[in-house]
Amino acid sequence: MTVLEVENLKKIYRPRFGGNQVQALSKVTFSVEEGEYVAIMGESGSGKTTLLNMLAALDKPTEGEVYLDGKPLSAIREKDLSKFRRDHLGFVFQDFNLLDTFNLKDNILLPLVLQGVDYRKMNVRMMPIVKELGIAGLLEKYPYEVSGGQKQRAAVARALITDPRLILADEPTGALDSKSTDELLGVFERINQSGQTILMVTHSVKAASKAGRVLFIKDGEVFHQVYKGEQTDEQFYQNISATLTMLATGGERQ
Ligand SMILES: Nc1ncnc2c1ncn2[C@@H]1O[C@H](COP(=O)(O)OP(=O)(O)OP(=O)(O)O)[C@@H](O)[C@H]1O
Repeated sequence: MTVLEVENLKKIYRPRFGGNQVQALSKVTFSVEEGEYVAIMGESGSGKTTLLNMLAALDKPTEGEVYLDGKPLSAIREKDLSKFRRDHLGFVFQDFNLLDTFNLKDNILLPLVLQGVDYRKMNVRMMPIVKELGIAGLLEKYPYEVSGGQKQRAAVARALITDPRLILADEPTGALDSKSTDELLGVFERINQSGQTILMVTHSVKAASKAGRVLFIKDGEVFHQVYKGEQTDEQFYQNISATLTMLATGGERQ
């Protein structure tokens, strides 16, 4: 089953006060099947954040459409957008986006509080997730009392708590040291193996090599994609590196 369908997405930023307009996306088309783990790579300025913003319905495309479970995002009324995001998407950001005045537990439960879920049900939902992520003992701590890796695991728990159709991750390992990066990538692999669909924007070849497929964005389009298939992480890593070199040196589209 197709979870996400992106059709001929185009985004032109038009400056309000003169200046040149920027075409950030020209014609992006791809889809993501249920249970897939897809990474998106591309040079700085290639349009990755722009794309993620469209997928999250945080910004509107100039042309084209994004469908989640077959439903066009453009059909969602403005006032229903935050509820839509809360109910169907999970977000993981580079800088965690935890609330400093809430402990980890309240950060993780926040989406359920906003959904009006019964308090007892919240705990039932949360405990298996935080145990799996290894942060069950840190729930009373505040973000400034835990490490970057632990903060990011709390952010993943918050993303998972609503059982979203799709996790959108923007450079999730960008602020982590190598040990925490490995741990977080392990978490992503496990949640993907348990069926969670993940779309991750990353500059890290290591992170991308854990995904099942990597899309390369260049000049506002999906320029190329590679599937992991039977390759080991190491083989896929080499394959991704070679593709990035090919893109950077202006290689031919395949
Ligand atoms: N709000 C905006 N207004 C005008 N131009 C923008 C806006 N946001 C992004 N751009 C431009 O659109 C292009 C794509 O930017 P985007 O941030 O999507 O790239 P990116 O691939 O995410 O880059 P990075 O890897 O550095 O985060 C760039 O030329 C950028 O300057």
